Amino acid sequence: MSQLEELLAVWLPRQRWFSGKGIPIRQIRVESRHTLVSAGPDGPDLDVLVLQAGQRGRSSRYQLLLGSRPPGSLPPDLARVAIGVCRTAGGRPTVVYDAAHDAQLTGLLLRRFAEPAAPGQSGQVRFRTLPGERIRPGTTGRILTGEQSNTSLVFGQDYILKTFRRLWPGPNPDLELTMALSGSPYVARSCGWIEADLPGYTTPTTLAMLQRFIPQATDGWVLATANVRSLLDGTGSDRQSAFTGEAARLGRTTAEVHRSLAAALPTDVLSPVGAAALADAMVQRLATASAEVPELAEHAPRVMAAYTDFAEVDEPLPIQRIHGDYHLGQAVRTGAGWVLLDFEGEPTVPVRDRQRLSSPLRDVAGMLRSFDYAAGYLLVGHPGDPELEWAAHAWAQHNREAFCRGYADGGGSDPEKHLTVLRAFEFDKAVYEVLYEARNRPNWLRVPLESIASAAAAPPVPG
Ligand SMILES: Nc1ncnc2c1ncn2[C@@H]1O[C@H](COP(=O)(O)OP(=O)(O)O)[C@@H](O)[C@H]1O
Ligand SMILES: O=P(O)(O)O[C@H]1O[C@H](CO)[C@@H](O[C@H]2O[C@H](CO)[C@@H](O)[C@H](O)[C@H]2O)[C@H](O)[C@H]1O
Repeated sequence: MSQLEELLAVWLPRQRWFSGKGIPIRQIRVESRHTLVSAGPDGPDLDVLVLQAGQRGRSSRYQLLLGSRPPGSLPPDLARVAIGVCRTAGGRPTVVYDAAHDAQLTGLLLRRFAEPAAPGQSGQVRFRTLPGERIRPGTTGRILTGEQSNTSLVFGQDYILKTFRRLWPGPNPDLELTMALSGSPYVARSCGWIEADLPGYTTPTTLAMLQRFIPQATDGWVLATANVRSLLDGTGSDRQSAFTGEAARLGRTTAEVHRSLAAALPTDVLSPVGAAALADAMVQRLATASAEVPELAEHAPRVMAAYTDFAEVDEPLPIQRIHGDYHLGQAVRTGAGWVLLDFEGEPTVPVRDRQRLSSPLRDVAGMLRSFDYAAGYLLVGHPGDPELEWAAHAWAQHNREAFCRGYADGGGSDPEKHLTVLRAFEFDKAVYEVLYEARNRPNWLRVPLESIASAAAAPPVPG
C-alpha cells in the first residue's frame, strides 16, 4: 500500500459512515483520484477519491473528499479532521484531511454546478444539472453533523449536497427516485448531481446529489422523541394523543408518495416464486444477524415462523419502487406538512437489490418500527419502570395506529388488512436494525432486540 493508503487504512474504520466496522481492513486501494476544485495555484485542492477497502471475504467502495495543504498551513478548525502527512508525487510533504469540513473548498463545489461549461465537465467526473436549473453559487458549504450514513453539505438556505459515502456502481436510487418524483410537493426537488466513470463500468456512478434545502424544517425523529420525552417526564399536556395527528398526516403523505412512484415507474404483482425468494432473503439476513448478535438466536424460531407465514400468503401483493429505508429521520415537517427524504434504500444493501420492486407495506413496516424506536430509545434512560414502559408502549401503539389509518385514508392499501405481510416486514427491518446497531451504535442495540423479543412473544396473526 502507498503511504496515503496506509494512513487511510487507520482512518477509515473510525468514520461514522464506514459500514464495515468490526472487521479488520486488510487492504486499501485508491481506485481513482480526481481534483474537483482548487483554491488557487498554491492550493488547497479538493480531490475526490474512490477507495476500495478489502476486508475478510469482501471489498467495498467508499468516496472520500480529500483536502491537501502544505504542513503548518492547516487552519486550527481543520486540525481535528487531519488524516496525516504524506508525500506528493513530486516528493513534497503534504497534510491530507477530510475536505468535507473545509467550507472554503466545499463552497467552490457549488460554483462548479453553476458553470456547466467549465473545463473538466466532460472528463471522468462530471457535474450535472437538470435542464433549466440555474444554480446560484456564492455560499460556503456547512457540513451537517448528526447520525448520517452519508455526508451532507448545506449551502446557505438554498441547497444541500449529499455525498454518498459507500459507493455502488451505477446511478444511486436516491437520485433516480427523487428525479422520478420531481414536481411532488412531498419531496425536496433535485437540482443536479456529480457522477464519475468507475474503472470497468460503462454506466456512470452517482457520487453526490444536489437538492433544494428546506429551511426551518424539523425531522420526524426529533419531533417524535421530544413528544415521548415530554410524556415520560410528565411535562406533556395531552398524554398519548399529542403526536397522533402528525402520525396520521405522515401516513397520508406516505400513501401519496407511493402513488406517485407507482405512476412514474414500473409496477407488478409479487409472484409465489418472488414471495418465496423474499422470504429466503429474510431468513438469510436473520442467519447473518444471529451469528453476529447471539441474543437474537433465541427468538429466531418465532421470527422464522413469521417468514414462513409470509411465503404462504395467498393474496396478490402489488409491488413497485419504494423508499426502502423508511423511518422518522427520513421525513421533515415544514409549515405546509411532511416532506420525505433519502430514497437511497438501505445503504449497505447492493444497489441492484434495492432497485427491485417491492411491496409499499415494507415502507409502512419501516415507519411502524420507527415509532417503536422513538419510545424504546427513551426507555433506555429509565430502565425497570413499569409505568413508564406502559406509557411508552401506549405512545408507540397509538401512533402506529394513527399512521396506518392515515395511510389507508390517503389511498394506500390498508395495513390492518395485511397483518401477516406487515409482521414479516417488521421483523425483517428489526433484524436489519440489530445488525446496524451492533456495527454502528452498540448502546442502542437493546432497542430493536427488545422489540423483537416482545413481538416474538405475541401470538401469530390469526390466519
Ligand atoms: N432537502 C433537505 N432539506 C432540509 N434538510 C435536509 C434535506 N435533506 C436532508 N436533510 C437533513 O439531513 C438529514 C440527513 O439526510 P439524509 O438524506 O437522510 O442522509 P443519510 O442518507 O446520510 O442519512 C435529514 O435527516 C434531514 O434532517
Ligand atoms: O442513515 P440512514 O437514514 O440512511 O439510515 C440508517 O441509519 C438510521 C439511524 O440514523 C437507522 O434508523 C434506525 O434508527 C432510527 C433512529 O436513529 C430509527 O428512527 C429507525 O427506525 C431505525 O431503523 C436506519 O435503519 C439505517 O439504515
